[in-house]
Amino acid sequence: MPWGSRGNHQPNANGNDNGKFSNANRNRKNYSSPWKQKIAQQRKSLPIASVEKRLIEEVRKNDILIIVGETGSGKTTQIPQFLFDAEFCRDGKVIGITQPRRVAAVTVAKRVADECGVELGQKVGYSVRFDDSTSNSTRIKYMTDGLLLREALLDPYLSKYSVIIVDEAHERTVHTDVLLGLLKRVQVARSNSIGDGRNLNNGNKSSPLKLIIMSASLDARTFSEYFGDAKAVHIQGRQFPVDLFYTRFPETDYLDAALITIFQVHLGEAPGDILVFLTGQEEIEAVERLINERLTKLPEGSQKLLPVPIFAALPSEQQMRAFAPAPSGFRKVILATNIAETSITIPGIKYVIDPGLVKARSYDPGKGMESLIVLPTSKSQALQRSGRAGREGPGKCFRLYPENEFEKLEDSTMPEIKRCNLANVILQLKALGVDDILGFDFIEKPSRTAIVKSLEQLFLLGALTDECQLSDPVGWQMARLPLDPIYSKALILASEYNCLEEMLITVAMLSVESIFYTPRDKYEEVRTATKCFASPEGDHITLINVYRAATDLLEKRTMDTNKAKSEKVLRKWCKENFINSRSLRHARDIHRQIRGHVQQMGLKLASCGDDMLQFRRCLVASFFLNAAVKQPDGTYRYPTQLRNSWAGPSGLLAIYSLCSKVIHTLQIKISFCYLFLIAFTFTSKKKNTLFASSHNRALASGEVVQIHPSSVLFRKKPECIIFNELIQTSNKFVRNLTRVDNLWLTELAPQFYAMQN
Ligand SMILES: Nc1ncnc2c1ncn2[C@@H]1O[C@H](COP(=O)(O)OP(=O)(O)OP(=O)(O)O)[C@@H](O)[C@H]1O
Repeated sequence: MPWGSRGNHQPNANGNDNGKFSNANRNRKNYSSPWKQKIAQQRKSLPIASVEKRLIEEVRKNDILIIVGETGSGKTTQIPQFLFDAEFCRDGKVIGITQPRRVAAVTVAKRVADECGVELGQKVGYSVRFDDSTSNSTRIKYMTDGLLLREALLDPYLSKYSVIIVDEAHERTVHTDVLLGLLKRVQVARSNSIGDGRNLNNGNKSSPLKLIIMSASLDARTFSEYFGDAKAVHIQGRQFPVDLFYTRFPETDYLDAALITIFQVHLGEAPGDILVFLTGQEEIEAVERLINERLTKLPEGSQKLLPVPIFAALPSEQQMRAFAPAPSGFRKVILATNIAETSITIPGIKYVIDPGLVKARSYDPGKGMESLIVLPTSKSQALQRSGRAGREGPGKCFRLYPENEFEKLEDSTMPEIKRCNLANVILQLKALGVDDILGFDFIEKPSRTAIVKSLEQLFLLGALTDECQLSDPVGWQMARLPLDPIYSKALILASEYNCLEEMLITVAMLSVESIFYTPRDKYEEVRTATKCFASPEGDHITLINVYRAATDLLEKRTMDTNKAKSEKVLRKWCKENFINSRSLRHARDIHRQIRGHVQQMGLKLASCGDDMLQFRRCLVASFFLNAAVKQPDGTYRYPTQLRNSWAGPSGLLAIYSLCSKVIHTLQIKISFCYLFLIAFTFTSKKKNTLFASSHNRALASGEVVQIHPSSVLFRKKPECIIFNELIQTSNKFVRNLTRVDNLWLTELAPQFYAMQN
């Protein structure tokens, strides 16, 4: 591969003059063993070590501080320790650090516990969805931003925290953005409660909440303005240089370019592991196979190369394999999605290969359509990726595009909140007591259409009342479940339809990337191999059949006390049946977790056995927004909800939300409720005419879609279907579908498919 190179040697901060810890560090454990001394030495050499005192002063002086510092300078691991040493955890208070990703929260917490010489879960811990490693003595707590949002449901003042650090804020995940708005409110509420001399929840004493917003690639000005001209500090210097290399010409096949580069590094560069950024599970698994194939062609005696995948859908213990040292004699090549892009240090990584692409969510609110698309990364993402090298020594980053392409990249990624369905966010905000969603202080407001469409969706799902409040119990139950609202509703309904066991399996199987492994152009082979699971009713029941077959197989093997042996049998069975064993294992894990949730909520856990009629009806009642009807030309159409966003419930909700803000201040809420009800009656009638009063007509005016070739209903082409996934390649395809009776739409979802009177 032709490489142009541009050295990017940045000042090495090893030579920083200070290198001394502040007085507070004298109380630390005595680093006696060589390992502890090494860690202490490493900490001292971090660029951030020289500014500890100044940073602490700034935190004392400012309630909100924005910190920007190079990747690897020590922000995530060191600042919480500095704050602890400076007694920000007096009175049992906790320092909370949020991360956009769980893998970062877990691995950084482990590292910091090591650095402090304590057991994980004691002074230092982490908490992520379904996995809590904290105790009453935890004072430095790493967690996902989503988890802190959930904590706010139980403790609106976040009263146990003295400092909250929002790390990697540049990622602008939807959770980060909502959290920022929420933290602003909490900070004001905490200050007011001090003024009033009140105590917070749980009898905790009122104290101000300090906020720190951090990243290596942050647009400090945007954040500073959002927080009322908050102070921003920049930490100079990085630990080790990373040389950047670009291709001379654009690559037509980036996967092939990545493969060639992997082997060029493996065969030509000094020891050190490789980290490659790819766009998703399927791509990672394809590259893993290709590496293994090419390895067989290398001359005997060549150095060994071990591919290790890491992506979000991989069970945590498998993700952790990426962090384990390569076996002796091997070089490790980690194949990662952007899960490994920020915050983490993967020991051993010296080389980064970055094709410059990322799979991102995209949402068309007009059509109510959410999809995943592959996009070029932003400059800030490219910087984060190269920053995964140069953390333990000098590194190299190979960008698989020419340098002038880099200049054309956007500076930062478009905030997720502007490109996703907001139903979940709104549900969470409502549960947090935020009534006026359109008036919520977002750092960047999502579009009015997106908010209104999501309100409309929640309204149709029965999560919101006519007054735009969370409905009791459905809306509150939905807010409690850590799932997409549409899936939460499906579980709640399934308990009424006596098929919760089946729906739990369905939701778990739909939550993982792809259960069937379908090599390109091998659909027929897969179809033959998977015939024994295929249900004439569609993919949902097929997925249930696969899950149950795997469970039966494992139950038979429980006679075998040897877990590894039964795992091996399952893997073999998966391979023979073109089933992705990783996805299946992940689905089993999710199933176990959400089953626990619904049990706690007291939902009725019943099975409909082999009578799948109830289950299919429940699918309609739950996923009615995703119905499609066959057209004479064999394509399908599905409704894009109300096309005119100022008519029907969406318009109503928009008007309600807008007016409620004004009216709220005028304190004439009661009469407004009446106004709302009258308007609702009016628009309900209008809805009938808008849909031409027949579901078929509504569907006929919607989007054109086709059944994906991987579906068991690809050839059968039933009249009416319910689907769960819409993907856009050359055409728009629907995946994961079930045949339903089109009369069920009006019967089971009259709120959407209104019949003409
Ligand atoms: N698990 C680990 N193993 C070895 N060294 C580590 C580990 N975690 C952190 N380090 C060391 O600590 C340094 C600082 O890491 P830290 O995550 O605090 O940096 P950061 O400034 O937050 O980086 P980023 O902006 O990339 O998140 C790393 O560059 C590395 O040298």
